[in-house]
Amino acid sequence: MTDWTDPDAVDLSDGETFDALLDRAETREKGHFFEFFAEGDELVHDPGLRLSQHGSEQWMGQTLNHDPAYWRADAARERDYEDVPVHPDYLLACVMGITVEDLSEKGGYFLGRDDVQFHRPATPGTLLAVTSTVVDTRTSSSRPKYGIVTWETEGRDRETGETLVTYRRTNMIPRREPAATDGGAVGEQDAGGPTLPDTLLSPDGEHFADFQRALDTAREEQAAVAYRHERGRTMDDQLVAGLPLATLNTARQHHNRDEMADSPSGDIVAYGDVTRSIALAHARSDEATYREHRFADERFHDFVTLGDTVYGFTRVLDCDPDAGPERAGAVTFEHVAFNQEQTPVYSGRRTALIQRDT
Ligand SMILES: C/C(=C\C(=O)O)C(=O)SCCNC(=O)CCNC(=O)[C@H](O)C(C)(C)COP(=O)(O)OP(=O)(O)OC[C@H]1O[C@@H](n2cnc3c(N)ncnc32)[C@H](O)[C@@H]1OP(=O)(O)O
Repeated sequence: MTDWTDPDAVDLSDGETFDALLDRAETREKGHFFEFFAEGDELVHDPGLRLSQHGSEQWMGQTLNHDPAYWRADAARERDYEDVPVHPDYLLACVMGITVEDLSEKGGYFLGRDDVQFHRPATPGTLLAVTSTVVDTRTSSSRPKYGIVTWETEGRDRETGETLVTYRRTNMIPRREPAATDGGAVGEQDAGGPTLPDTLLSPDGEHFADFQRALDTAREEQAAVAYRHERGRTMDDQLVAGLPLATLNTARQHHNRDEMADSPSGDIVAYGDVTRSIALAHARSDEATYREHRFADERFHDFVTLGDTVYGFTRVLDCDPDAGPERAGAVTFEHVAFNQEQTPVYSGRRTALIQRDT
């Protein structure tokens, strides 16, 4: 009788035997199918990542968020931070990265995020505690193999309990069993031509008054304040696989080319937070940012794969001189990330405090 505990009991050099072995072996699963999630469930995410200066600088460097307030004490003080904080995109990506194993590792796609709020800056060394609540689950009418789940997530400082960031996120999550639907049309576009303003204006400078002036002029002329950013960033392995793994994001979409070969994208895809951070970096490079305030209505419209180049487009929606401290006013933007074929891959509404002048 064969001793199946004997390492030599199976001839691994014989491909056919190994194939047959794999076919019969059960897969120890990671992550959860759609059916796991029920409205009201709370999930406490375990890994408890510690934010680091190195991680923040690596994120900033790779995504072109080259803002000295997040690495130099004098520049941080100049922006009224007591200590040099980590970059908010890195903080957000770390909070979300920790949740992936419990919420979305099974696959499917990050569809969007809403109500992103930064409650207080976080400094290197902060240990994160992250929890999520399931707020909605529904069947996807266009994709019977998937359901759509929305969670509310809160990232806290594990030691003080203070809330750092909160948001609501929606993903497509594979179902264990496909749902019975009519299989409706996928990705249908509305008919009809585009409606665009006659003129697109660009602010003259990077301060609050420049945005406000441009918006006032646009209102008088029925124009829009909308512009693109010159910089682009081609997605390499470091961005697509390296950065998500550095935030403990275990989504196979980012690092398992073998699994992704059969998926709609045919290859690994960039973590949405990396794509978004690059587009925001392009935008921030054309403004005197004081603080990040909030994000809303974030959407990921299409895949970003290795070799794609991410560019940015910005539309100014509103200026509020009364929000924020004396030295800054609030500007609400719509940012769009697009690829080399000019296909939008991300869009989101962002309110940031922009310095009045230096
Ligand atoms: C995995 C990960 C992180 C993590 O681990 O988490 C990541 O970083 S991954 C990288 C970032 N991500 C992407 O690369 C996805 C890019 N994207 C696409 O490639 C296309 O979007 C699509 C192929 C997914 C779908 O394409 P599409 O079928 O043409 O899209 P739509 O028909 O618009 O949406 C289909 C259904 O999602 C509903 N829906 C859409 N958006 C929202 C929203 N914001 N809130 C609530 N429901 C929404 C819609 O209501 C419809 O619902 P129904 O199925 O019921 O009709």
